[in-house]
Amino acid sequence: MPLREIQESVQQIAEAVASVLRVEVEIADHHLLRIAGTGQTQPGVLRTMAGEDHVYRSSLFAGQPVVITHPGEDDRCKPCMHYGNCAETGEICCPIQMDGKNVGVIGLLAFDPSQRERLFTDVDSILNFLQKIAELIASKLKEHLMYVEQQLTLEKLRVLMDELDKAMLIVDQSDQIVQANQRARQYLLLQTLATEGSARAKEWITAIRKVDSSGITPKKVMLAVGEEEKEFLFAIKPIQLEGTTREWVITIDDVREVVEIARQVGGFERQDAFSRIVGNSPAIAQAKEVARRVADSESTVLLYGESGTGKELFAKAVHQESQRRNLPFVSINCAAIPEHLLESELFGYEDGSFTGARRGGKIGLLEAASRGTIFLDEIGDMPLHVQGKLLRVLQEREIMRVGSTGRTIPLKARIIAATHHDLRSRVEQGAFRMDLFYRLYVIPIFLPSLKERREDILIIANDCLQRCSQRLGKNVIGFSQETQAILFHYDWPGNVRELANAIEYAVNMETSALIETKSLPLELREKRERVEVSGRTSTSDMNLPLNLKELERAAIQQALSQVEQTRGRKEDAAEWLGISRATLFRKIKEYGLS
Ligand SMILES: Nc1ncnc2c1ncn2[C@@H]1O[C@H](COP(=O)(O)OP(=O)(O)OP(=O)(O)O)[C@@H](O)[C@H]1O
Repeated sequence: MPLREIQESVQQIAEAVASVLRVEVEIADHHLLRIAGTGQTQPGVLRTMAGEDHVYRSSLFAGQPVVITHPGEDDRCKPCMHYGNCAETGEICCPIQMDGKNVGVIGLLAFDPSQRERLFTDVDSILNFLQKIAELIASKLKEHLMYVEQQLTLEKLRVLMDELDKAMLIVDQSDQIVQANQRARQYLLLQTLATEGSARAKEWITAIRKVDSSGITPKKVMLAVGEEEKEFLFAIKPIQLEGTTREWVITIDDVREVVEIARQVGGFERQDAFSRIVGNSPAIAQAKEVARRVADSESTVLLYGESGTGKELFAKAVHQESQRRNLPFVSINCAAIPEHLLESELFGYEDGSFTGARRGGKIGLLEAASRGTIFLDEIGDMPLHVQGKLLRVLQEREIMRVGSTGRTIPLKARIIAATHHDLRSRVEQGAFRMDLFYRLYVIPIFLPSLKERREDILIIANDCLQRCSQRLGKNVIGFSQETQAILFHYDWPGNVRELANAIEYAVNMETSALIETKSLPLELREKRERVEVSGRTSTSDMNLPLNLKELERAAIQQALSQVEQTRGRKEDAAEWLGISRATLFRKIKEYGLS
């Protein structure tokens, strides 16, 4: 069968040999199907030679040439249907061998005296020549089979690539896409290979190469797909041959799909980001409510609050609950970056814009946030000249890199700003631009300090305790009553951050199930000791009226939430609190707790 696959080439060879030797040529495959023929044998091409194939059969069987000087008379011709009546005047044939296997036979035939003479004048030379032609045919066949094999491998590769649920691209040395699987074509909206050479595709590869060389992991890149910018995770691997990289395989996953799959496989629903913000005080409940409502909006959010009140936590929750959740959340602390660097950090810079600038320029954080969220922390401390630039960016919704001669980049990110300053008074002092203030003051959210919402202290403390205990592998489950009183009345200048640190310290120190006062950090204990030395009760030194009811309500609430989190019974809460079950239920009713 294989010889038949190169029938045209075999016929051409037969004709070439016939015209050189001026005898007729016949070539058959290993089933003795005539593949090529010249002169009188040509009409029989692609027909079986059954009945007249005996000489070829014996050559094929023995793997040796056969020379018949008197066809029709030779004993070896006896079984042939033309025996005694053969039109041929002579015949020389030899097997065609490929990798030690007989794949066919080539015969030279004479039908008249002159052809006979040419055939038998120098039989050795003719046989030698015939063998060379047989080798040529075998090498043609081998080449063809290798080509088929290669095509098959490519086809298998294509089918495999298309079956993958990852997008896969193969790019060459000049960053042209030479192959793209079905998924890649879907993601990148490629219809045909023609578009794969387009400028857009080149942009993608450039973006991928840039991120790849940055060494940052995971490798994430924003690629423009149609009208949309999508975030992808990618891996790039070289294809090497003889020590040289010839091409690269780039595999790409749509971040949103990865997250979705992880969620499905994990069998969990996405947790509401606001549930991480602990606290039941009216101020926090209202802040959460406002933040939740505006999460999916484009509007700028301005978070007010002292250090450690949860401004960044809120900003992240807003981002997480928006459609931008799988896009970047980029945070910059405007007070922490030296003034001369802040501008280029925010807006980026063009190549060679100042001495020491990185070659190729640098992307700014506003640009890096892409369609995600940019969190401008401590915006009240932004230098005035940067405020002016930021205002322009917010008004025009266009970013201009430092040193740019007019090229602008669209601002697509959502802005969330935060400050611990009273921005209005900063405006009055001339330290903050009024026009920028009003650009930012769209959705203000106030986060009160912990001492202004003491009812949250024990709830947050308890939440920190659960997490910390679990993380550190400790079995600390609550606070002694005296500890609760100290936590409750301490002023927490560092707010939730300080509270969380104090609890982590205490969990590390504590050896029993409840955190005792001796395990608290020094500054909390000192407060208590000062109080005791001055002869007052431990909770009365905070310049707060001693409100026992408030303290009792908080203690009960804390015990109840502890029970809820540990899936325990209300009876356990009564036990922790050192009161009877009936008293607990009466107090729950009295304080309106559930
Ligand atoms: N209501 C809360 N519930 C749980 N954790 C909180 C809460 N508020 C703050 N935290 C935690 O306290 C720490 C400080 O919060 P965050 O960084 O958001 O405060 P911030 O106001 O941005 O502080 P800064 O202005 O100093 O940057 C974080 O670990 C945060 O997770």
